Amino acid sequence: MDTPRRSPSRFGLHKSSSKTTTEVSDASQVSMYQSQTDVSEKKRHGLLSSAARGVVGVLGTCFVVSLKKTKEEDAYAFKEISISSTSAGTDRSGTLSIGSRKSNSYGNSKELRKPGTMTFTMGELSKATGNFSPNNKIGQGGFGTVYKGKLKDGTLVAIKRAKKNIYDKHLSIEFQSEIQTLSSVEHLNLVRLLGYLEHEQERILVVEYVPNGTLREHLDCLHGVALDLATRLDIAIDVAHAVTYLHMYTEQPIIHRDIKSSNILLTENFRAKVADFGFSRLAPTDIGATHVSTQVKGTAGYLDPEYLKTYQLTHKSDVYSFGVLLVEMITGRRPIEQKRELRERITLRWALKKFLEGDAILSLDPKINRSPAANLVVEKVLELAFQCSAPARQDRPSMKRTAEILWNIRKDYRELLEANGEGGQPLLPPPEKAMEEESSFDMREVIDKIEALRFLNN
Ligand SMILES: Nc1ncnc2c1ncn2[C@@H]1O[C@H](COP(=O)(O)OP(=O)(O)OP(=O)(O)O)[C@@H](O)[C@H]1O
Repeated sequence: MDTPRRSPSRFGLHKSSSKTTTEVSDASQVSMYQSQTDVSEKKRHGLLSSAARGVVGVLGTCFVVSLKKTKEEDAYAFKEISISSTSAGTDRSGTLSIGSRKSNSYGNSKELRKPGTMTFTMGELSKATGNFSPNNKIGQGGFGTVYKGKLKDGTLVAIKRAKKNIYDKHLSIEFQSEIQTLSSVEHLNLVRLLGYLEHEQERILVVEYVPNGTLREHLDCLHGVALDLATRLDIAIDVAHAVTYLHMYTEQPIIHRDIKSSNILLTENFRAKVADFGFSRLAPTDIGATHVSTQVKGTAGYLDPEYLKTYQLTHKSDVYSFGVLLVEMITGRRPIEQKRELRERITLRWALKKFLEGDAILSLDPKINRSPAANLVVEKVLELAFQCSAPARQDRPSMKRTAEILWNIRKDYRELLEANGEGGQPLLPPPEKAMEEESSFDMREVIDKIEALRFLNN
C-alpha cells in the first residue's frame, strides 16, 4: 500500500512555524524542568546499588544481552490489548478488584475491597520495609521515596511513600489521582497498584515490584550488559501496548503525561512495565472535547511543545514523549545531553539531522553492533520517532498505529536477521489485525528530506 506523501510540514519543518516552536519548547523545557530532573536523576543514580556498579567495574565493559522470548510470551502481550479491556471492565464493575488478588491476601483479607483500594496499616508497611529502612530504599522521585518491601505472604512490593506535607493539598490531590487512575487499569505492561495507605501525614502507595531496574539504567549499562536491538524493539512495543491500552481500552481514556525511560521498569525477562501515573489525569470523554487544559507537568526533553505552548493536553502529548523515547532507545542518549556541544545537546534534533543527511546509522548507540538489519531498524524506528514527535499534534500517529508500525519493523528485522544468518530470534506469527499497512518510507520522501535538511542548515 502506498504511504501518503509526507511533506516537510508533516515533519513540522516549515520554516515559518516550527523553528519558533522548537526553540520555544526546548528553551522552556530546559529552564522549567531541567533542575528538577537533574536532581531526581542524580539521586536515582546515587541510589543504584554498589553491587550493580561493581559488576560493571569487574566486567570493565558493557556486553550486549540478547534475549530470546518464547512465542507464547509475545503472543500473550499481543492478546493483552484485546482481552484486557474485558478484564478491566469486569474490574470496574466493582465485582473484582485489581488490587485484591483472589488467591492472595494483603492486609486484612476479610475486607471486600474496591478496585485498587486495598488498604494497609502503617504497622504492615513498616514491617514490610524494615521500618522504612534506608537499606530498603530503591528510589526517589517527585512523589517521594520508594522502598522495596516484603509482605506477610512473601510478595515483594514497591512502597511509594509521599513526601510528608499534609497541608499541601496539591499532593493529596495527586495521591488521589494516582489511586484513581491506577485502580482502573490492568495490563501486563503497566505496573499494577496493589493498595494504599492514607493516614494523617502519610500517603503511601503499594505497587507491584518490578525487579530489573529502569530502562534508563539499562541504556546506561548500569546493570553490566547493554540491551541489544531486538530487546529494545520488544521494550518499545511493550510500552506502545501499555499506552495504547491507556488511550483506548480503559473506561475513561487516560493520558499518562510522563512517559520517559526512567518510568519504564523491566522484569527479569526484560518485559517492560510502564510506571508512575502520578502525573496522569483522566482524558476528556465529552463528545466534541479534544483536550483538557491543565497546568504543565512532565519531564524536560519529553514534553510536547504544543502542550507547553497551549497548555492543552491530548493523547498526542504521550505520542510525542514516546517519539523522544524511541530516539533515546536507538541512540542510548538522554533527550537532553547537557554536557555535549550545542548542536548535539537536543538528541531529537541531532538524530533528525543525521537521519536527514542519510547517516541515521551514525546515531545508533555505539554499544550496538552495526549490520544491515541494525541499519534497517535505525532508519525505520527513527522515521517513526520523528513522526511521533512532529511539532504539530495532528501530524503524529495514534499510539495504536505506532504500535502497529513497530510490529512491522520487528517483523522486517527478524526476517532480515534470518536471511543474513545474523541471529536466532524466532519468527513470531504476525498479530491478526496489525499488518494492513507497511511502514516503509519511499523515494518520494527523499525530496522532502532534502528540503527539510536545507531548512535545518539555514
Ligand atoms: N514498582 C517498582 N518496582 C521497582 N522499583 C521501582 C518501582 N517504582 C519505582 N521504582 C524505583 O524507584 C525510582 C523512583 O520512582 P518514582 O516513580 O517515584 O520516581 P521517578 O518516576 O523516577 O521520578 P519522578 O517522580 O520525578 O518522575 C525509580 O526510578 C525506580 O528505580
